[in-house]
Amino acid sequence: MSGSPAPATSAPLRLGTRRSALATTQSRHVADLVAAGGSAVDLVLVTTHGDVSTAPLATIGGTGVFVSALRDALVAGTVELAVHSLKDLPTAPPDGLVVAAVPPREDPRDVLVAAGGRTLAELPAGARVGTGSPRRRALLLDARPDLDVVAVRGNVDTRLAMVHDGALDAVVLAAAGLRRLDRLGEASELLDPATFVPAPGQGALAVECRADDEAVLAVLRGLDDPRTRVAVTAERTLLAALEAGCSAPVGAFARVLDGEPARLELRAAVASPDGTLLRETAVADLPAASAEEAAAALGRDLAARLLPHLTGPAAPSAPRPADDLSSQGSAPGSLPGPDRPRAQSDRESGS
Ligand SMILES: NCc1[nH]cc(CCC(=O)O)c1CC(=O)O
Repeated sequence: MSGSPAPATSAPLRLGTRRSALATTQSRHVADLVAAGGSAVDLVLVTTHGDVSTAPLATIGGTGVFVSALRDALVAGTVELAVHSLKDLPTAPPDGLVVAAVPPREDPRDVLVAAGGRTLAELPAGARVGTGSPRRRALLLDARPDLDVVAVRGNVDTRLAMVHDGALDAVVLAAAGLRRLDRLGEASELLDPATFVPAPGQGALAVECRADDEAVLAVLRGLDDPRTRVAVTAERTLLAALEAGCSAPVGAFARVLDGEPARLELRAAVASPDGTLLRETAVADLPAASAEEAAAALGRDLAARLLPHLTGPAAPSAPRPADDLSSQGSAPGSLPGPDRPRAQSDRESGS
């Protein structure tokens, strides 16, 4: 079947998109890729609660608030395609949907946009730097403990305006978003991903469709970039493994190292409960026949190395009344534990 042309007579595919400038630009980009493969595409605007509300994201559902309305439209059959920023996508896949294509990644780095074109090192002591991302906050303070990191929300445009109108000295944003909006020229520094480790999946898009929609799956197969897919598989597997055991902000960045055999390097930066930043790097061979599995194993291995440092000291047994102790003895294993915390990525930052 691969390589067969799309049926000439089918109705245009409907691609659901959020209304923001970044979302429509990303959706239009994917629509162009699909159209280049011979299938007509119409964009369909879908309003999400995350776009309408100005409440802090944690109070309206945090993770996935921008994603769920698009997914609802896919499941309901009102659209056939949805494009997400991969870093905003929860790690747990929903029933009946599949990420059918991960196109070639845009620049994965974070950038600093600072007044006067300053770099991070050049910011004055105590400078006010805006971000809504716990990961960016931890990385900023690791590099410059003196900074005043200010929580901000709003789209890319709003955040850039905070610097240009003097409300903030700088903001940190994704290079990919700025480039897609044709505003990368406003960046004053491209931050090194080896130290300012990007969010898992940053710069990559995910094209989602119904898992049983064979016609669309066939169209999307041609958009998938294997190098990007193995990298984001390692990053997101690491994030998923950390989510199961801690609530720390996570940076993860993987890149393919060409050679015989090709290898995958995965770098992680995670803020530990005591505030220190843990950094780890791992490398694994990428066998051509099982690259996805090798990438996932690399993510799990690196998470396993980090987790013992993130869960902190063993939780003290819950205080119990003396009569409980005397009547039941100590049986800590039988007590329900506290709710498991969850790792955070930029999904909760809401830009
Ligand atoms: N946080 C929200 C968000 N989701 C995707 C992007 C930009 C594109 C990307 O990172 O892939 C942004 C803006 C930003 O973080 O600056």
